[in-house]
Amino acid sequence: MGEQTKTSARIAGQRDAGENGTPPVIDAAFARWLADRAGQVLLQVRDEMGYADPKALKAAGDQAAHDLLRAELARWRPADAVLSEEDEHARVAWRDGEQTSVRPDRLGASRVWIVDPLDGTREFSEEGRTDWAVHVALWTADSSNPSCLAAGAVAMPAQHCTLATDKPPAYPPMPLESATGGAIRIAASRTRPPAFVTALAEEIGAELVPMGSAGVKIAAVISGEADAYVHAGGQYEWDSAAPAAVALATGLHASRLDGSPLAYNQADPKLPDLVVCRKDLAPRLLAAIQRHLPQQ
Ligand SMILES: Nc1ncnc2c1ncn2[C@@H]1O[C@H](COP(=O)(O)O)[C@@H](OP(=O)(O)O)[C@H]1O
Ligand SMILES: [Mg+2]
Repeated sequence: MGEQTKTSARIAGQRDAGENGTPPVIDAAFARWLADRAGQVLLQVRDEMGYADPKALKAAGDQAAHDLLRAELARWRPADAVLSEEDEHARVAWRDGEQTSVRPDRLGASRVWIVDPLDGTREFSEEGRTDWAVHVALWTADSSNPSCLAAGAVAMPAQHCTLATDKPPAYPPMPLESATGGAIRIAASRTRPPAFVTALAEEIGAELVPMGSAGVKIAAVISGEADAYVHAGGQYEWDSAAPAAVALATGLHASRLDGSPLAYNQADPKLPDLVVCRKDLAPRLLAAIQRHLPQQ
């Protein structure tokens, strides 16, 4: 091999290491890189296993993406805490004075990665469906926004699309059909739309747009494919942290159904309801939601 060829090979090697090995230093770009990596692993799991056993495919996808996220976070952000849907104790609520022996590090940490390795697990296991996502969000104690979300990325690998706070999409989303007189389109779960969302849609003459994955639904609001995502009845921090981070970074409204800020890295990771929509739509939607709120 000549000297010039050796140099070219070395440069190519360095470039590959940069593209495939060493991730970006900036957190938002790192979140995108990480979500994309997990997304590639999920596509590979689908390719290798096929769709004959959906239960096994879901379990393998959850585990493979979780393992990758955990390993890369441990390698590249070793000082940070992590909350992942697939952690053994992820759904446990932690109260002061109780369960102190296993109180998670994240409650005293200043930086916590909140990740959903595979959101829209059911859709992932169905051939041809593209409405599933990888969520990677960074919560920081000193963040200036009320949700304390410093970065976020939502990879939708089967749609070849990743939204992240490093390059927030343009605001307002297009097209603005509802702003120009068309019916409001509310993204809702395709398999379990909350009853109150159906009643709300009827009252305001909205159309329900069924799709899987909280991340994909919020991405639809970000892109303008839907005008709002309204959810109640149960969810966890990892279902919304990353897409809410991107929505807030683009300038959209994202809050609890009572209008209060979405709060993350809480002792109890349940975050059962939320609304994401354009700012101009928020007052009307929040007022209608109050009339239909499920009894607590
Ligand atoms: N009532 C509920 N309780 C708990 N989680 C819920 C829920 N409704 C929706 N979710 C979660 O929100 C995500 C989107 O759901 P959907 O596609 O039905 O809108 C799914 O995440 P996972 O796929 O990560 O489990 C689902 O588990
Ligand atoms: Mg989820």
